[in-house]
Amino acid sequence: MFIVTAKEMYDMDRLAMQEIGLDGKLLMENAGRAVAWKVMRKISQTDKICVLAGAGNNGGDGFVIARTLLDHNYHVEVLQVVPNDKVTGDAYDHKRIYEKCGGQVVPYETGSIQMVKEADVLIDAMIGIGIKGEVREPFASLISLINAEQSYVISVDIPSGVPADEGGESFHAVQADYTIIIGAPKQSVFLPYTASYYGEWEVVSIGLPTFIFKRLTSKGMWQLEDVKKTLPKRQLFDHKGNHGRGLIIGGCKEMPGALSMSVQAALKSGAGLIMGASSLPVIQMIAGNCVEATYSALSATDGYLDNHSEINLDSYDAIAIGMGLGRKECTKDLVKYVIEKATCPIIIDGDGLYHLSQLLPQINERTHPSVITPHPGEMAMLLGVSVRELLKQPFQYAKEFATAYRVYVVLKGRYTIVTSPEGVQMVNPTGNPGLAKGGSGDVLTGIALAMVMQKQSLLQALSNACYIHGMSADLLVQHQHSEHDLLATDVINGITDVYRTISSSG
Ligand SMILES: NC(=O)C1=CN([C@@H]2O[C@H](COP(=O)(O)OP(=O)(O)OC[C@H]3O[C@@H](n4cnc5c(N)ncnc54)[C@H](OP(=O)(O)O)[C@@H]3O)[C@@H](O)[C@H]2O)[C@H](O)CC1
Ligand SMILES: [K+]
Repeated sequence: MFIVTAKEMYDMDRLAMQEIGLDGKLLMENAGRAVAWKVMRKISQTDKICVLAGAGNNGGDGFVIARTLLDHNYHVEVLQVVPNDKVTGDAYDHKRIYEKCGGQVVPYETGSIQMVKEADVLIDAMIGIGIKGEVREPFASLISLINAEQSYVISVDIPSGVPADEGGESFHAVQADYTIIIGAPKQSVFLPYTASYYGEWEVVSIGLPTFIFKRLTSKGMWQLEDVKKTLPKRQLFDHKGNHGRGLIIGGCKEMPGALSMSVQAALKSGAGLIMGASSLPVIQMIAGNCVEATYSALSATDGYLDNHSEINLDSYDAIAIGMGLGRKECTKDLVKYVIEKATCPIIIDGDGLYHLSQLLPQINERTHPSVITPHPGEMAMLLGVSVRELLKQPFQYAKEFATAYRVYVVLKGRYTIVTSPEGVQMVNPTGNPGLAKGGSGDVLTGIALAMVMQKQSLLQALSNACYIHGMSADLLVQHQHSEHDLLATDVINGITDVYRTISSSG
């Protein structure tokens, strides 16, 4: 599924109209009817429905929705929030068709507030992706009124007032219960400041051909069907070497568990062979947790790894470094060594990212792929901006970093964004607040290593890793766990259920 900015959506419309002859009125008809069918699934024929229509094409969709509902014997009226002369073009044409089919349009005036108060269902077709600046009157007051009422609120394309793109932080907007998105989700669906306004959401197709999306956007949402198509398969005559050899370097005296979780997660997700490298005390502490792995004991000073010359980086399909490594100068040397010498894909996480801020020229020099898996705090540190600033524009910042340093960036969050060095971005939809806990990142890195080792495109491998990680947490919370008690080790065990679910769902 593609993700778009407002500009990309307008460019697609233009292309559809000018190059292939899908005109605006037809797209509006497709949009309105597709939305109406979704609406009918949610409401009952006895509900009193009020469609709030603005002047633009979002309002135009509202007239098509109202006409379709009327035709199916729903009790519907349109409250037109703007004067008649503001409704023009395709929206005007659809308003006329609605009226000719017997539809009622009530002009906005103070008395029509009653209409809003009496409605069981409010359909918000006031403003869509065409919003500019802060909402003006009477929209601002209406939004306050809608948000104060108990009625069920369905927004068309986007809750009125919410910006389509990233960058906004404060706005006055409709709080929808359900949003039916037209054509493709906009960036704001996935952003911390805007996501919650959408409520439950769904996307409807309006007949724009796929090649138009492919031509104009390089952002998408990774879905179960993508996982099924791209996940490494196990063949009858496979041996462990077919599923990759991976090296995981991490752990220090205060954080032995980080390495343990990455090792376990990598093997559980399908890695052929995993070598864990750490100090002897760390290995002695964790080896019993995962007897299937092999371990390499490295020298340490005061509990921190201190000698990179002992590590053999050859003959691995991928290497992960940084989980629980510690932030000492000697551990920085280790990260530098791996960045400079590894001739396979590397994944840098945890304390490795802390050191990376001083190793950016070295990462730029690499001729083999590099992956970083920062949470927003680590990403902000690497970019030299505040977390707040980063979270306003995570798509933009992740892309800037990925393209500047030619790395794959896995920016972790409720909707993790995977960005390739070419700037292609994939959003992961799975996961829940149960993952906001120590150890989650170590598990993700282990899964990512297993995927990267198994010869897929790296963007696919990393998107699959995020999907599996989040899906494990989702299945666990649906069944035996809650978002409160979920532990990172539960998420490792939950990978079993993820694979069983994926393979049984055809
Ligand atoms: N391919 C598609 O995605 C299709 C989408 N459709 C729908 O069209 C809208 C986008 O339509 P557009 O006409 O470009 O814009 P909107 O309807 O979202 O908004 C324009 C109107 O809103 C007013 N406006 C703008 N900013 C404000 C504000 N801050 N306060 C109050 N009012 C505002 C604006 O008024 P002006 O006086 O400024 O002109 C316009 O009246 C998309 O979201 C989909 O719903 C198509 O139907 C099918 C194809
Ligand atoms: K809207």
